[in-house]
Order: sequence, then C-alpha cells, then structure tokens
Amino acid sequence: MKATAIIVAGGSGKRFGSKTPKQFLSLCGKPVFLWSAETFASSKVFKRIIIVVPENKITALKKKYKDYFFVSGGKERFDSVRNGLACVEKDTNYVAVHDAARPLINKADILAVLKKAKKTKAAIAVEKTKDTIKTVKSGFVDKTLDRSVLYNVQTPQIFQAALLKKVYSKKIAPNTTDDSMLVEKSGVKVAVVQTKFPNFKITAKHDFEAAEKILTR
Ligand SMILES: Nc1ccn([C@@H]2O[C@H](COP(=O)(O)OP(=O)(O)OP(=O)(O)O)[C@@H](O)[C@H]2O)c(=O)n1
Ligand SMILES: C[C@](O)(CO)[C@H](O)COP(=O)(O)O
Repeated sequence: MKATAIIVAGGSGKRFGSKTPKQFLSLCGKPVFLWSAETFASSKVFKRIIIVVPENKITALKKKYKDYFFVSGGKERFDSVRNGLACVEKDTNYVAVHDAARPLINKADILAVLKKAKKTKAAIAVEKTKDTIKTVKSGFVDKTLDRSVLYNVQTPQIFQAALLKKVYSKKIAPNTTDDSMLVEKSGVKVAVVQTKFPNFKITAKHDFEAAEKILTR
C-alpha cells in the first residue's frame, strides 16, 4: 500500500494579518508547516510528502528541507491541491490532503482516518460541533440547526488516489472549500472520523497563541 501526503501551505494568510504567511511563522521553534509534515513522516506510512507553497518560497525550502517535495501553490486552496496531486506518483493508492495551518494533528488521528479511507475510499477528520449553529439573514437569526447532526470538518481528508485525481480532473466551482465536497458531488459517500486530539486550524492570531499554549504545556 503506497500513501502520499499533500500538505497545503500555499495560502497568504489574509485573516491572520502577518507579513510572513502564518504557515511559515516559527511555532515553538519550528515553522508551522513543518509540524504536520513531520507528523505525517513519523507515521512511516506516508512515504512521500508533498508540500505546496507559494512560488517565491520553493527554492529556499528545497535547499533546507531535503526530505519533502515542494511544489508551487495556486490562487485558491483547490488550485494548490491540484498542483500537489500532479506530483503524486501513478502507483500511489491513497492520498491525504492536510492543511499546513493545522500543526497539531496527531499521528493517531491521521492513522484512524487512513484506516477508514481504506475501507470506504474516502474519509475525513471531523469534530462534533460544540456550539449552537444558526443561519442568519439580513443580520437576524433565520434558523437554528439541529446540532446533533453538525460537525466541524477538519483535515486530513484521505481518499483513494484514483478517486481524488478523477474529481480534480473536472472543473471546480469557486466556492469549493474542501476536497470532500468534490468527492461528495461525484456520488461517493465520504466517511467521517472524529479526531481525539486538538486539530484546530490557525486562522487568526489567537489560534497561534492557543497552539503555542498546547505545545508548551
Ligand atoms: N491558495 C491557497 C489557499 C490556502 N492554502 C492552504 O490551505 C490551508 C487552509 O487555508 P486557510 O487557513 O484559509 O489559509 P489562507 O488561505 O492562507 O488564509 P486566509 O483565507 O486568511 O488568507 C492553509 O494551510 C493554506 O496555506 C493553499 O495551500 N493555497
Ligand atoms: C479544508 C478545511 O480546513 C476544512 O474545514 C477548510 O475548508 C479550509 O478553509 P480555508 O478557508 O481554506 O481555511
């Protein structure tokens, strides 16, 4: 069984608001992206780790990190995933797509999602929603959703390689925010695996501080 991880680190981090994109900031002494790349590598299952980064970072990163394959990102997250997919070798069985902005991912959670994906062709990391979720129209509550069926979707999202390549070979709608959406649209059922460890995405500065607290406790 051959598995490859695509770590998407090609964003600009607008919501974070730092000059250096958040995935390249030093988190407890290591760049944010390197935390999950090393966790995938330590699993010993993902033999190839492709890291998708802004074009202007590639030369320096290739020189510094010899164990990873660096490719350039695209305008949207799905463009970056597609660029990473183009480097996935033909004999690969499973591909994991993971946000570099989720540095805390635990090896056990990665392996749990992979185990499920091997059974179902497609599996994603999720966390049960803790908040009450409402839809809003013109600044007022429209509906309160049934929390019992709501989950926060995370990454990794792991798929049979042929399936992911197939869905990414088609035109992608601009509001595509995760890979699972494309697989769902293809009619393949996507299994969910609840993560057991913190795996939140660093989006704003307070997320970075929260990650620091967890890594230094
Ligand atoms: N064109 C893009 C956009 C996002 N990403 C990556 O996808 C992950 C999740 O995206 P997000 O947290 O939204 O990162 P940004 O798009 O950089 O953040 P923002 O929306 O605040 O600009 C991040 O690891 C980001 O680097 C990417 O590889 N290529
Ligand atoms: C893929 C993802 O992390 C699942 O929750 C999320 O959709 C990424 O969204 P972003 O706006 O690209 O951070």
